[in-house]
Amino acid sequence: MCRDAIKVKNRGAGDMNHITTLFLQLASRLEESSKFSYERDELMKSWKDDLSAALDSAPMKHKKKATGKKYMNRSNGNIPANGSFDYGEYASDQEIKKRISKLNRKSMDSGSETDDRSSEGGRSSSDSTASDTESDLDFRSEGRTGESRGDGYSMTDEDEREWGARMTKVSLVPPVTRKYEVIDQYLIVADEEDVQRKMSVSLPDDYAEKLDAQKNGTEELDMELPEVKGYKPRKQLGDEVIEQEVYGIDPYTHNLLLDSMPEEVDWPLLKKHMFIEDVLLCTLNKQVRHFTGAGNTPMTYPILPVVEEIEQAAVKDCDIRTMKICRGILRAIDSRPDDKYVSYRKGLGVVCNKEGGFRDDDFVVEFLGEVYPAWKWFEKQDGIRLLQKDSKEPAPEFYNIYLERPKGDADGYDLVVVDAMHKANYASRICHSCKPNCEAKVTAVDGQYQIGIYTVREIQHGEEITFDYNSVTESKEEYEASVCLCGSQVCRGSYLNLTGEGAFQKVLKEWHGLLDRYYLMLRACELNSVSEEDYLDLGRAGLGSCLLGGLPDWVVSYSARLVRFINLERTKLPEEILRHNLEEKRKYFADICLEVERSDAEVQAEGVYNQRLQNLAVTLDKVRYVMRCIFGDPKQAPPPLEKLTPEETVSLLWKGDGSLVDELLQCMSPYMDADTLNDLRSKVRARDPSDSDDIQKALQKSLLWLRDEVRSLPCTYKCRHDAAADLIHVYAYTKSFFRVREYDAFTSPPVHISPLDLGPKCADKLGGLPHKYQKTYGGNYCMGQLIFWHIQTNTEPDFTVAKASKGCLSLPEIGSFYAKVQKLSQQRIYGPKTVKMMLERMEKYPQKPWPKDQIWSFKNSPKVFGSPMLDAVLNKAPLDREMVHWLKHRPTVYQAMWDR
Ligand SMILES: C[S@@+](CC[C@H](N)C(=O)[O-])C[C@H]1O[C@@H](n2cnc3c(N)ncnc32)[C@H](O)[C@@H]1O
Repeated sequence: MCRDAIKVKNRGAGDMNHITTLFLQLASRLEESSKFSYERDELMKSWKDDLSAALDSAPMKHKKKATGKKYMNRSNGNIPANGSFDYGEYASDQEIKKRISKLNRKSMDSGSETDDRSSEGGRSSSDSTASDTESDLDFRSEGRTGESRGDGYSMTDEDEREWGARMTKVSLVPPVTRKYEVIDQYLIVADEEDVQRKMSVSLPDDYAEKLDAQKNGTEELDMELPEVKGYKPRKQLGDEVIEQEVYGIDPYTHNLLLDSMPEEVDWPLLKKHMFIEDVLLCTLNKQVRHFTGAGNTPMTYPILPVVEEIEQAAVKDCDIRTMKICRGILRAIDSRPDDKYVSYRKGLGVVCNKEGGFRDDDFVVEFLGEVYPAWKWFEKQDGIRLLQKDSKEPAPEFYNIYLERPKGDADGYDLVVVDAMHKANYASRICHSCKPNCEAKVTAVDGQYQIGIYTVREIQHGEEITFDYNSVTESKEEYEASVCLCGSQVCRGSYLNLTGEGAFQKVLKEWHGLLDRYYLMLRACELNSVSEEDYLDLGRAGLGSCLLGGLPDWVVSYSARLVRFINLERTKLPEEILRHNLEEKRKYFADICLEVERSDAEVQAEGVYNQRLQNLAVTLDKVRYVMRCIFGDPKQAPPPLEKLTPEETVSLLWKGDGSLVDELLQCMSPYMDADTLNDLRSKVRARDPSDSDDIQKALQKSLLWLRDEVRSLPCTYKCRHDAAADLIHVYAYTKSFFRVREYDAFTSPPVHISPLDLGPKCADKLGGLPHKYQKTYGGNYCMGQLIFWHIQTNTEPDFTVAKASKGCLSLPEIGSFYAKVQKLSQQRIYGPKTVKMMLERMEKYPQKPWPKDQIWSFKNSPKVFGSPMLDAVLNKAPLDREMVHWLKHRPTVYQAMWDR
């Protein structure tokens, strides 16, 4: 579900390292003691406890995900469009798996531990053999779920076996059985016409040829084409499918069961996995069918009666192997009282109820719900966040999904949000699986895009219907709380993926800082027209009339510039991700398959690419709405930034009311005698650069003169002329200033937030009543959102921009250096350290705000901005050396005691 402003947090390498260490310790200890199954069990248990403790402070790991699928949308920021991904650390999973797999081979392939040990031949654990590498590769391809799962789940290697990599938290919060109002078509919540337009299909004229070219592989199309399907009725609820309570097992339990299977049964490991996935989970869900979800449903359900039922059926069918497996598990349950052989409740799910099951590529049901235009959905999320403030409880269940137009549609990409929380059909009950039997995809049916659930393989009677949510969150807490109970062999441990950090942000940070973004915005505002090249680049990214129609030219031009950055990032990111992953891995392991790593990094970078386009689409929808509300026609929205002419710059700095010099003289007045001040005033007037032929040069000369005048005045701790002189110096070297044009602020109509939207605990706190939230958009909202186009969790991006601009984009107020209060404070220090800090920001981190809690103060919403750092970005030149040199070498004229 789209939830609020979840901060981008680091996953804590330390914690991950701890988990990795635990894994490796376990692997080594098990290698040592593989001869004694009992000992192994004990080790498993102790390790499990260790890991559990570690997991309390660290996120679980996961592997990256498929591309090209629909996903449930958990977070409203940084959502990958076509799949989700891991941020690096998953890499060590694979090595751990390899070690454990090796260990398992030893313990399982041979009945004799002596043989096991001698077959190892004293090799060190880091020694590499052909079979090691193969197994490693197999595992990795398995991790690349999109391709490998799509082709029939053929990736299972007999030797691969996952040992309780993740486990359910004891405090797992149960899902609340929500009731929904049944609908049989999409219900549009706002902007009906606009949303209809976004949902309607427009096939390109050459659709048939393109489709052929794609099918024959003669043309590699970058954009997915609409998938046209004929109308098919959905499977009937209560007949072909049923809604019922479903239970599942976590990866730990999956592996516990594997470990409990007797070794003498000559079943390949794959069969053992299949026994759990197909037989055990099916039988389990048949047994729990009678629970109604109305109070009589236990949170856990024992595995014992499930295995007993399977055993009885096997006896009837004379299925000796299944009988043996069941008896082995039953013996283990009996002899290992400390191990928890339980399944956990997932809430209501959907189960195939058709004798004979469903065939492959069969239509199951549309994912119906209320359809929100993106702006409205994010307004609602802002409201939810506001109401949930400080709530530490796990997030409520989520039922929303993005309906994205395929980029290959003639009118291009765009999106709307389908929320099935309140009004829905049974598709909203379908649970997630890391190895699903269905997929959710956008299809074109009768000229309208819809999200359809389609089978990806045959499904048997009694089997639970699942799809991969491919959902992401930016919250570590949410991620950890979402323990996946799909029970599959390839379970990632969480049904959410953690996003938004590490290597994935590297290119953005390096090439697309605040000033870079302002640069793009300034150029777009200056030109206020769309070039042919702009249209071409936008079109190549799949952005067309659907998303861009009706927007002012400067916004379209800015979007084209963003797309160019997104393309640049797409080329640079795979290397960055690869470097990061290799760096992480090399800390622990010697054998790394570069080719596999490279292809992993490419898949991950592709996910980021799609996510960026998605964020751009959401941003454009938000600003279009605001512009529409203010100007009627969004096209009328004027560019928010305008460069000052030299005359205007003179007014800003030298002679206007409220100019820099005007403020300076006012701030100085309490500290100077009237004659000196008047003298200075008349000198300033005499140096007005307005009439000069080269106003800019003359203005700089006047400012530098003023700097020296001010420096020569006597300082006190409250009256820091020396610091004011430094600031005048910096202004003197700033060439371009820009005016910010504010739009009118306005308040949007209310959005309704129900207790269900807030999650159980939060809803209680608010008295279980529905709430209304009305968002107020400030005058600089559009500019703020466009500058922070890649983040959607910012309720007030205008304030974020103002905060982020302090120092780097807007210089401090001159009044900062003249104390208005008597009190001496720590923050009035302006010594060599402060100057060094300032210079460091200017030179090394020009796109970062200046440090907080210093002598500097800044306007909260500056009307004009400009800085030497912005000049450097605009001119693609280094910071003015002369300016820096003077600041570094001018003699100190005053030093307060505390400055030192
Ligand atoms: C879209 S809903 C699915 C229907 C839901 N169980 C119900 O009762 O309405 C998503 C929620 O179901 C539960 N769920 C779905 N798949 C799960 C899984 N693989 N493991 C654990 N819980 C799951 C989680 O509580 C999740 O927030």
